[in-house]
Amino acid sequence: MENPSLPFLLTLSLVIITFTHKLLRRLITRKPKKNHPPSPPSLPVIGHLHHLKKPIHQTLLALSRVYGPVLSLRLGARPALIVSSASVAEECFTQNDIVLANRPPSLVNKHLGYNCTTIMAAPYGDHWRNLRRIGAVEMFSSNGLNVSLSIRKDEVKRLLRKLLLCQSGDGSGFVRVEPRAALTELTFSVIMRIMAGKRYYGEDVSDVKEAAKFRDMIREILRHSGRSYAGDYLPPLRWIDYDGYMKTMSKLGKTMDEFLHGLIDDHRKKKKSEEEEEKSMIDYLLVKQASQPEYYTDEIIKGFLLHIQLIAGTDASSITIEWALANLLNHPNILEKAKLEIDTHCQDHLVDESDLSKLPYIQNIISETLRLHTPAPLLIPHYSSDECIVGGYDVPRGTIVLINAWAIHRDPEQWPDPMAFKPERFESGDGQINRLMLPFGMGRRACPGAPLAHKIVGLTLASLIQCLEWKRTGEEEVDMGEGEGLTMPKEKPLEALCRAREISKRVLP
Ligand code: HEM
Repeated sequence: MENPSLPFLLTLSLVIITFTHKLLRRLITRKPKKNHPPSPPSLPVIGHLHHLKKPIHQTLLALSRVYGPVLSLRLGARPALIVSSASVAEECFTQNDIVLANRPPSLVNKHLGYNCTTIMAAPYGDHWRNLRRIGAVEMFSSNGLNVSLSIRKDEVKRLLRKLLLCQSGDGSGFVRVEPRAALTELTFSVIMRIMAGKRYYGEDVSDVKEAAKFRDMIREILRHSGRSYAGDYLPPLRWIDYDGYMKTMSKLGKTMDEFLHGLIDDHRKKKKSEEEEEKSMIDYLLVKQASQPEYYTDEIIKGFLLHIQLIAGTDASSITIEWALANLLNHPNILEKAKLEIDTHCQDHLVDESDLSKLPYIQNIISETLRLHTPAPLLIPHYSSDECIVGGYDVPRGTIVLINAWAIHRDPEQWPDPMAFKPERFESGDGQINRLMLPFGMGRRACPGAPLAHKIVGLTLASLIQCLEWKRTGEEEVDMGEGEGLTMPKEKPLEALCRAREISKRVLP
């Protein structure tokens, strides 16, 4: 055989050198393989969207039982991380709190959240911090809560009177009531009076037509805010607007904007001519606007009113009271114990907010209700602004993070006998008190309204127990099925029998 020629040998050595060089470079610079969380099999284009059957928190718990407490999904074009473990949730809100303190952009927040500039929708940053500060100082501080105390007291009395008015004849017989509408009226009226100094529910509203329009609008907003829209995950769907969602949202956004605009204008006009009795958030924000008009634009004020007050502030509180009442009807012994606690501490006066700290059993009933019937089962979606590590897994930037608080609150490893309604588990000394409770979330993005919510729920529930006798409509237990909405209501509105207690005649003027 002939010896290979020199050019051939040179070419071969060049090829070998180039290949070895490339290989070495790749080995040296190769990024370590990412450690992604487990994930169920997915379909092309839609990813795991087909898995998301309602109620989503239950479906996600079922998936995490198969794939583990930290799992990843692909929702159309968007990556998502689902967390159903207390320790990993805690890690999200401690080590990763800043990187996860964002909200995923969504069409509902574009149309009903002033292009994601409201407190609930804004990304983590100076603007969001400023909105939180206004809320913390003006509404949820001890001073802010004291200013609105008379509103809460008045609204609770109105609720009691309404229920007592339904009583038959001498009030000795039980009457059937469905308290949901009255509880919604209470929470909306508290919030609207804090916000605008005005009631939109009840017989004594100043403008019946405007009030009806407001209620319709709110119903629609709550219905759409709670809906997840496929176009958020599959962008091409937005171009064709196959179900008219974009059109509906844009129309609703306009109606709501007009309403809020009118509200602000009314306050502007009134302020020039007369001194108002109840100082409202709008007054406060208009004062701010006068000194910093470039920041406190009408848009920012409207967004603040809408999200902090109307959307975030109302539903969850009334839903919690209804769930608590339903649980008490199913556990008459717990109801008796609660009544005894209130009667012992408030013998000659209607329960007041200052009594709440002396009513630990009532507080435990509320905690147990929030544990078992978490009003926001998946909190509000968080969003990663950068790569991070959660539960040992790599999470890419731009991932939607859903914390399944509902599942965490029912984890048998954390809560013995998790499905049972046992307020006693919150008694100090029981040990369970230290378990992670997330009904209001945790970390920077946690609910700023929790102090107000505790007061509304505590005062209302305690007053209902003090002034009325409650029992079920029959032998059968109250159905505890979960419904759908922006927050998680009871599927069937609670029906109950109630009658005035003797004490109501003494304490309710
Ligand atoms: C029982 C009643 C309530 C419950 C269970 C509740 C629960 C929650 C939860 C779970 C979040 C999301 C936390 C997260 O993203 O991790 C939240 C956010 C929020 N809540 Fe509440 N909430 C209640 C009442 C209220 C009230 C009365 C107000 C105000 C009047 C309010 C205002 C807000 C606001 C503005 C946010 C958004 C915070 C942000 O994104 O920075 N909430 N709430």
